[in-house]
Amino acid sequence: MSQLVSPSLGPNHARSASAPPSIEESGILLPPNRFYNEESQRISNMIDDELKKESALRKEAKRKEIKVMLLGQAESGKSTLQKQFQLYYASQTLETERPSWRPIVHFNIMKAVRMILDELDYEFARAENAEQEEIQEQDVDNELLEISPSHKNEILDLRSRLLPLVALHDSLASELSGGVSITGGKTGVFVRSGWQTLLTPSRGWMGNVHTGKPQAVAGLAAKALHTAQEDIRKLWLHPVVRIFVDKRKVRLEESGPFFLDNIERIAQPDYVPDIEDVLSVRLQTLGVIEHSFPINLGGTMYDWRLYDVGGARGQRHAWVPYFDDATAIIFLAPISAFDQYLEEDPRTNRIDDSLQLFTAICANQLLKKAHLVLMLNKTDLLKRKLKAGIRVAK
Ligand SMILES: Nc1nc2c(ncn2[C@@H]2O[C@H](COP(=O)(O)OP(=O)(O)OP(=O)(O)O)[C@@H](O)[C@H]2O)c(=O)[nH]1
Ligand SMILES: [Mg+2]
Repeated sequence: MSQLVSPSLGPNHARSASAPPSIEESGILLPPNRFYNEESQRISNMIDDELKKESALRKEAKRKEIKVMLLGQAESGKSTLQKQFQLYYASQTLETERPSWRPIVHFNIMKAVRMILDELDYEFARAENAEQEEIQEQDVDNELLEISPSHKNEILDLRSRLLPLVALHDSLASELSGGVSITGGKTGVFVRSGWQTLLTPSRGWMGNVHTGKPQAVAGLAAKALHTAQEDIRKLWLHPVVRIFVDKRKVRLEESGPFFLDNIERIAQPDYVPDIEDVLSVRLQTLGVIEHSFPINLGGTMYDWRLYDVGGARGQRHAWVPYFDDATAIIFLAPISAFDQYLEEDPRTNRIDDSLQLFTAICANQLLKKAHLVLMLNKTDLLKRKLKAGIRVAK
């Protein structure tokens, strides 16, 4: 009997008793090589076929992927249009997100109340100065409104009762934004991609948008709003505030009047925003947020990737890396903004800014193959302004 030798150890090294025998040693009969060749060829061909199929599928999927960028200045309605796409093509996802919008709706109301009170303060101070200095000449565009002493007292009274609510404004903004702020802009709430999942009811409505941890200020704000609802309603319906709004002395964001009209409903402890509330909310986008929808067009499924971007001037540099493979651009220009100025640069008219931005987008070489859609939106607000006698020429 020949000595047990391991090929790797060499002929002079004995194999240990525990080592398993080789295939040859085990006596198992190996099939002829021809069989191996045929079988391996068959498997190899099968793998090639699979790879070809996969590559074709990938190409097909790529062909059906449509990348759409929503561009335009801040507050032009990009996120609102994205929500409308979501409502149309993936309504269930918007439905489940509804509770996470609650603290943001509360923030929108607090911001509107604060803007009204700030403007009233400013107007009272102007009136006092005018009285002291007996200013005769008035700027026709900024004429001083006469406020009766009783009206002034009513407003001062409401103001002092609303102070606890207003005092929470900045800290709520900071809490909802996770401490993020944008230089040059006013206090706001800024969100990044995926914030909704961090604010779902399972984590508690008052979860932080970035960490999901419970938020103390949002809870306080909800309680303060509930307590102050009657005062907010009185302020909003006060004759002086009505005149201020009509004469456009106080220019609230679009969401303000809508939510103030609905204060009673929104201030309830069990309030959950409905779809109209979600579409009316003003919430600034930070960076670029990708949304994906499967869309069936003429029987073919397309994977629509919608890129919603932050539109403020300091945010626009983040758009460029997405230009290269964009299929289409939807450029939003709010046509009602002819008498408004940028929040981040109060000297620049919003229509001028939109025009400059649109010109730059049209000239960008990276976008030369992309389809371009220009959407003039906020036509309802334009109609309302024209009806109220505001002249475009001015
Ligand atoms: N009345 C009216 N309001 C609109 C329309 N489109 C948008 N809005 C409102 O305008 C506000 C601004 O909308 P957003 O969608 O947040 O603006 P954005 O372009 O995403 O702004 P950034 O994220 O800062 O770049 C929201 O309160 C919307 O409800 C419209 O056609 N009509
Ligand atoms: Mg946005």
